[in-house]
Amino acid sequence: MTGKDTGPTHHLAEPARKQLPQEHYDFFAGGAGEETALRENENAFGRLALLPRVLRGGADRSTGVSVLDREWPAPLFVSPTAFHRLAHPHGEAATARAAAAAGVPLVTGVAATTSVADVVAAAREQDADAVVWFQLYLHPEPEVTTELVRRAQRAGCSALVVTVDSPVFGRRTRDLHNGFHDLPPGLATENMRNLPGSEPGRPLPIPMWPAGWDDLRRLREQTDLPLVLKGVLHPDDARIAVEQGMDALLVSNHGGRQLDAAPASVEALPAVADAVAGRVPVLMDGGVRRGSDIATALALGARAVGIGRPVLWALAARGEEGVREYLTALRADFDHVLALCGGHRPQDLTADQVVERGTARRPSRGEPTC
Ligand SMILES: Cc1cc2nc3c(=O)[nH]c(=O)nc-3n(C[C@H](O)[C@H](O)[C@H](O)COP(=O)(O)O)c2cc1C
Ligand SMILES: CC(C)CC(=O)C(=O)O
Repeated sequence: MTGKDTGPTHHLAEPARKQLPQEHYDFFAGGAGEETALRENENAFGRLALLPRVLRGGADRSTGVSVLDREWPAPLFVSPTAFHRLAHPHGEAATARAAAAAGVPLVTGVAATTSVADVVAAAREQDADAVVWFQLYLHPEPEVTTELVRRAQRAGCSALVVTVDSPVFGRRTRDLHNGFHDLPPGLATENMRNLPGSEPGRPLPIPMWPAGWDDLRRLREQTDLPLVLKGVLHPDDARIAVEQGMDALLVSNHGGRQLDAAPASVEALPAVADAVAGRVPVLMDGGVRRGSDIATALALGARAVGIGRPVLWALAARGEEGVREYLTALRADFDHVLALCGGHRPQDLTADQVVERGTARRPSRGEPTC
């Protein structure tokens, strides 16, 4: 499964591929199984078209959105991805400075090769108000989770993203083929060091285990930081998550790296948005590559969207500058699409504007019938 990666960010992926050892490129690019979910994330956007509205007047336009009591300049954030120092020696610090400079919030996580304290410091060097969230998996030892939360809070993260789509690790076909299963010497998951139960200096492995709602409840009781549940695809889970006090949901199939049979994130989004019914913000990621993808996701109920691989490509090819330019260009592209759709604000984009290519019909909202 080391097939060619094509698609709308091919021009970014290709320089990154040339820059990186094959097994590292494949780790970033690859998905689980036959990579169906991975491909579908982008393809599903390609099957949707936007119906522009006309003669809506007003030259003023803003792409700003409010997420968890903060004003973001654009409905866009960097999704958590592992091992940025495999992409570039400056790693997550470069990504953090670039995202802050572009006005794009960053989610760093337990699989970062730079500690959360250093990531937040790099972002804040650039912009004292930069938004940084911390992504974690619930740990089977609750005191490990407690310590990770404490570190994120002390570093200055303003929300926690809890990824719950990984009761077991996805079968990443390319990694299995390449025999890639560890970071090279000199690189480590810095956040996993010096935790309860770890050997001095050695990071704990990142656990994939079948956590339950009770584990999440324990975390909810433990912290006042807003909790964002990542990896929700079923509307019933979305309802439970809201009842359990989650502050936001992130609709995601993990970039096609977990359940290969999962739908594209954008296909799962409308039913989750319906189930949540505006009670908390719904975010999404997976396959977002252009301004029109952002507009489509917003019209279907997302407050903001996350970007995974393209940030890694920009980082690998051109470091901090590459990431800043990429995110700035994506923001501008969204603003352009918003204008062409007749919108003045992101919330002007509505579900009636999204139709299926070839049929011009509204896509189904996708609520399971049983
Ligand atoms: C190389 C790589 C590493 C990732 N690592 C994590 C991770 O540590 N935690 C997590 O919740 N999601 C992780 N993801 C999933 C992303 O957060 C996100 O859901 C996905 O990449 C979005 O899809 P996109 O790459 O098509 O934009 C990773 C994705 C990639 C490609
Ligand atoms: C190595 C993992 C902890 C991160 C990753 O690759 C993923 O979550 O997709």
